[in-house]
Amino acid sequence: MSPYDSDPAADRLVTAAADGEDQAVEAALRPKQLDEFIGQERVREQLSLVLQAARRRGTAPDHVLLSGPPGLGKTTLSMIIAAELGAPIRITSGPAIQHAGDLAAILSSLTEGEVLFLDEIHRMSRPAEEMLYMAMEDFRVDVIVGKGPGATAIPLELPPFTLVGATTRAGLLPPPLRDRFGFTGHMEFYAPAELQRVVHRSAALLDVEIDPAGAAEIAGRSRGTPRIANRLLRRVRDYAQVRHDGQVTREIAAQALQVYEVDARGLDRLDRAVLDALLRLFGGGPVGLSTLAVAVGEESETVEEVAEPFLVREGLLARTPRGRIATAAAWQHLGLTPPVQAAGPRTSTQSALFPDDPVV
Ligand SMILES: Nc1ncnc2c1ncn2[C@@H]1O[C@H](COP(=O)(O)OP(=O)(O)OP(=O)(O)O)[C@@H](O)[C@H]1O
Ligand SMILES: [Mg+2]
Repeated sequence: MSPYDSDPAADRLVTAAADGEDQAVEAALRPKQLDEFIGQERVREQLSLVLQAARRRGTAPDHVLLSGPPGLGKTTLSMIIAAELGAPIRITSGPAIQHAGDLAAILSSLTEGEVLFLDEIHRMSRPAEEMLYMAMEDFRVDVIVGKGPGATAIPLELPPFTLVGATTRAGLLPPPLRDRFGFTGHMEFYAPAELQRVVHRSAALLDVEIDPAGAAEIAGRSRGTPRIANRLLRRVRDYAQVRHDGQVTREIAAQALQVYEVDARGLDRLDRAVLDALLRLFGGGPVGLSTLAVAVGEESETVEEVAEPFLVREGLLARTPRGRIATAAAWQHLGLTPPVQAAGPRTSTQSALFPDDPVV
């Protein structure tokens, strides 16, 4: 199981997965053109060339694969691709296509130049995947009619179309499928300044008055992810409207997100509980995952898949063969002083690096 497939703590304010409210409002906040799309400079430039060239030649562009963590703009970009090409878009997803026949039905109804958006493409069934190879390469599928020795393959010509695949797990795609994409865009986490622009743009669309410092405060807590930035903005808006006059400043944003337990670095209650236990109960580690999980009253999987990825990404926690250890940044972030042994010549990190020595 991956944190992207099913998030055991999906009600968290800082999860990157979309919840019902996100889905309802996201359509309104999505940039509609490439120029409006903030950040991801490299992907944007590369994609812009692919699209412009195709438009000039008057042909459908190569198939496009967009890969990256949830909430960074893959669905948004796929819609932009269709809009920039002036082409209609058909939207489906890997889990929705369980039989090759499901895919054949979709492919055979495409019109010339149409964009087919296949979300979570890594979750398609194997037979559908094999049909897709042929469709992508030759714009043709073989529809199998009947079963057993009497089965016959009826070839079906398809109009040229552009497949846009999106995946949070590019590594899970079989190489033959990956190879059939002419262009792969790797989406990366956003820099704080880029997220600040996202917050500003969304605030304008939602009619929220916000100053630059307020937008920066929200951006800094959004874990590099526009979806989280937009969600935090909505919670800050609530707070500003109920407790104040609706205007968002740095102070109001910080107060609001303190109420929702999202700290200055984007850690929430669970993240902080894990760090807190690691530091206070185990002196910064090393400590085994299951012990750490019991200490915070959570399942090991929750700690490992929900809390740890971000803590590791932020350089607050490290996974070592001997267990979890806290970094110096973790002590600093929680405002704690490392114990004397840990701060001295033999740190907990060194203990982890010299596994033959007894643990202190
Ligand atoms: N570059 C951007 N500029 C402005 N807003 C953005 C940008 N990228 C994403 N967003 C906003 O973030 C939200 C989430 O984006 P999107 O749904 O495209 O993410 P995703 O990568 O498809 O996520 P998932 O993997 O969960 O499907 C959307 O509401 C969109 O408006
Ligand atoms: Mg999406």
